[in-house]
Amino acid sequence: MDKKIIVITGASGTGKTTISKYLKDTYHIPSVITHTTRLPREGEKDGIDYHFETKESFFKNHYLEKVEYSGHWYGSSEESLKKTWEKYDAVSIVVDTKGAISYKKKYGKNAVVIFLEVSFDKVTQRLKKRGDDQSRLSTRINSEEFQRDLKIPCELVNECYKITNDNIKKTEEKVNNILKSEKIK
Ligand SMILES: Nc1ncnc2c1ncn2[C@@H]1O[C@H](COP(=O)(O)OP(=O)(O)OP(=O)(O)O)[C@@H](O)[C@H]1O
Ligand SMILES: Nc1nc2c(ncn2[C@@H]2O[C@H](COP(=O)(O)O)[C@@H](O)[C@H]2O)c(=O)[nH]1
Repeated sequence: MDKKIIVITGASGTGKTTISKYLKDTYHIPSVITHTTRLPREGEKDGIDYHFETKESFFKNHYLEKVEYSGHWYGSSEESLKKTWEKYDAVSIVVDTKGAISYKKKYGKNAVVIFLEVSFDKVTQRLKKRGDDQSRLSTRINSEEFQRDLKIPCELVNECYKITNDNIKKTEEKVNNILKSEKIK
C-alpha cells in the first residue's frame, strides 16, 4: 500500500486538532508532531502537542516547510514524517493552508488534504470557549494568515476535500467516507 499523509487544514479554531485526535482514537492514525515558537496553552505538553522551541532552537532544525503564523514560527520535518511512516501506512498532520500547499506539491496523490470550514462568527466563539487569551485571540483573528485560511486557496481548489464543520458527528461521518474512498481504512 502507498503511504498516505492526511493533511488537515483550515483557519485556527475550525477543528483541525479535534479531527486529528478523532483519527488517532478511532483509526489509530498518528499525527506528525510539528515545531513551534509559541508558548504552550494550558494543558499542552512538549513532545505531545508540539515540540515547543525557543527562537534560537527553532532555526537550528531542518524543515520540510515552515511558516510564520500570527507572530510565531511553525515548522514540520520530513524526518519525523518518514519515521512515522516506518511504523504506519497512514499518518495525519495539522498545518495552515500554506503548509497544506507544500505537502500537496511534494506528495501529490499521497497527500489527502481535508480543508475545514466554519463561519467567522462561529469560529470566534469556539476560540473564546476554548479559553484562548483575549488579547492574543484578537491579534490572531485579525491576522492576515487567519483571514486567508478561512477560504480554500486557489492552489487547493480541486485538490482537497472540504468539510463544513458545524456538527462534529456529521464531520466525523464525512471523514469516515473520505478514508473509505481513499482506501485508507
Ligand atoms: N463541530 C464542532 N462544534 C463545536 N465545537 C467544535 C467542533 N469542532 C471542534 N470544536 C471545538 O472548537 C475548538 C477549536 O477546535 P480545535 O482546537 O480542534 O481547532 P484547530 O483548528 O486545531 O485550532 P488551532 O489551529 O488554533 O490549533 C475546540 O474547543 C473544539 O473542541
Ligand atoms: N505550515 C505549518 N502550519 C502549522 C504547523 N504546525 C501548526 N501549524 C498551524 O499553525 C496555526 C496556528 O497553530 P496554533 O496551534 O498556534 O493554533 C494553525 O493553523 C496550525 O494548524 C507546521 O508545522 N507547519
